[in-house]
Amino acid sequence: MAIDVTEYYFLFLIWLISTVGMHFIIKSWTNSLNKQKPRPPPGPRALPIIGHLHLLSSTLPKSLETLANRYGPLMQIRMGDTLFVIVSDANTAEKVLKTHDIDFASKYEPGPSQKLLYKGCSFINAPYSLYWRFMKKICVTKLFTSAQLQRFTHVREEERTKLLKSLIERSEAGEPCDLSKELEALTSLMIYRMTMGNRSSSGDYNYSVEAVEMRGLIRNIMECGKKYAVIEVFGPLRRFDLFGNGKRIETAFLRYDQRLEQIIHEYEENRMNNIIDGENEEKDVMDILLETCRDSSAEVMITKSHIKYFFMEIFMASVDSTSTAMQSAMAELINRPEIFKKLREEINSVVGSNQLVKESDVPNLPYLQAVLKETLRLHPPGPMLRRTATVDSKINGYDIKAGTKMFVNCYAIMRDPNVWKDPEKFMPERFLDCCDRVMDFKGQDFGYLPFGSGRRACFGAPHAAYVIHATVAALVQCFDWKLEGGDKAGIDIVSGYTGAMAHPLVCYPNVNFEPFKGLD
Ligand code: HEM
Repeated sequence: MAIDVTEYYFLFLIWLISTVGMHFIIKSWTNSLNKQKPRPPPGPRALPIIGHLHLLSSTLPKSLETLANRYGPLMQIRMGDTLFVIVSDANTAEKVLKTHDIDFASKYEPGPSQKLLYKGCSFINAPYSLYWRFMKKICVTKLFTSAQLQRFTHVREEERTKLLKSLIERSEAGEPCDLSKELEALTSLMIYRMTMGNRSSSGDYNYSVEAVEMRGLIRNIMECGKKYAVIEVFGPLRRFDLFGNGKRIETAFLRYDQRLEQIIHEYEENRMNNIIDGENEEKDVMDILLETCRDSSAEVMITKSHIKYFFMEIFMASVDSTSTAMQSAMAELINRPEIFKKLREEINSVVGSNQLVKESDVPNLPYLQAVLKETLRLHPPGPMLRRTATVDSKINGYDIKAGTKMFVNCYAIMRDPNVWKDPEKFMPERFLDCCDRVMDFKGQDFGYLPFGSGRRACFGAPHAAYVIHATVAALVQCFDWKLEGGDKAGIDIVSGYTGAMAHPLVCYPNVNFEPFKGLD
């Protein structure tokens, strides 16, 4: 039977339409499959309620490093009801902190402060918002500029001198000292005087006592916060405040708030009395922030609550980190007499054996700088950088959803055997021989991140650098150190996600050089 040509056309048309139709159906089906199935980073199997908590030891950076060795440099871990993506190598850190910096420039509140007095006032945990940008601008252009840091050189020197004198007295009395506590008190005093020390005009003002009081108030909040955070990882329990830590932290905040209210009142009174009003006066951080608060033309209106919380956060960010860095450096130096000796020889050859080392000597002391860089590599006081993804993005081929909480594990990165030779060894020399890498405190080398990197990097690094170099140098120059009860100082870190040292550094100072003899 002959087929009509028109029938061929008809059959061809049906074939064409069905082929094109099928093509579109298959394409949209695969597209929808792809859309429905994002590729999350790998991670271990999670248990109900606790997630992966059973796989984590009390020192978070270490146990996340162990897990990353198995699951890779980008993995996901669930702590209680919260999912975290963990970054554990330099290449991936560069993608998060540099290539996609703006997409990860937000941070998250770790917890307790969410329900408290200063809700929405955080700077350190703020999202990448107008407020954060405004405050960051003030920090880098007014509060912590190099001119401002120079202006407070005498304050740091005075406090360092007081510490050295008290250690000389201990040496003469043959008494031990808890160097951890001494260094914490020193950093508190320095930061207190620089931020809110401009009230000496009130006569009965004693900043040493006040700094200790302020430290106590803030430490109390931190202690309550830690306990509260333990409960907090178990999402639903958060509401019940089972152990009363929520209430305790509220009281601690209230006490801090009352004290800050008094201090602000004193500043305002001083201003009204025209005691501190000259343009040439040494303005501290509080003076500048109160000025900003009064400025009705400011881009962002900051309130007293912002100011109060900002001070608390600056104390929290600066005191423990700076004192831990010095404590770790001293522990390593006491444990390694050959490095201690080499450092003292450098100081003596550059500064002379009859003058106290000063901040201005530090640029001429490369071995001292290498000792502190190596200390911060092995013992970073802030080992885990926090970030939040603000948009959906792809890192290493994995999908990261907007809102995901991230940790960059600098502890693991700075011990990565692919980047560091003999990573567990304390070898300051490695920083003298590495001419091809820029390993400073600015976070330009993603294998070396003690102060973080990108928009949210630490702007306190220059202040910290002044404090830690000159203080450690002076402690090495002026004293020999003998540990109480043992030859080796413990350098383990505490539980949690900070790099604070677990053991106090109790030791006997023995005077090697007395810089103040005949000066009093
Ligand atoms: C040895 C001492 C210090 C160390 C190791 C240290 C380390 C760090 C690290 C790792 C971060 C997170 C950076 C990031 O996420 O990329 C940070 C943030 C911060 N640090 Fe420091 N810090 C030190 C001292 C200081 C000091 C002295 C101050 C204040 C004067 C300070 C103020 C801050 C602030 C305000 C932030 C939050 C910045 C933001 O979120 O935008 N830090 N620090």
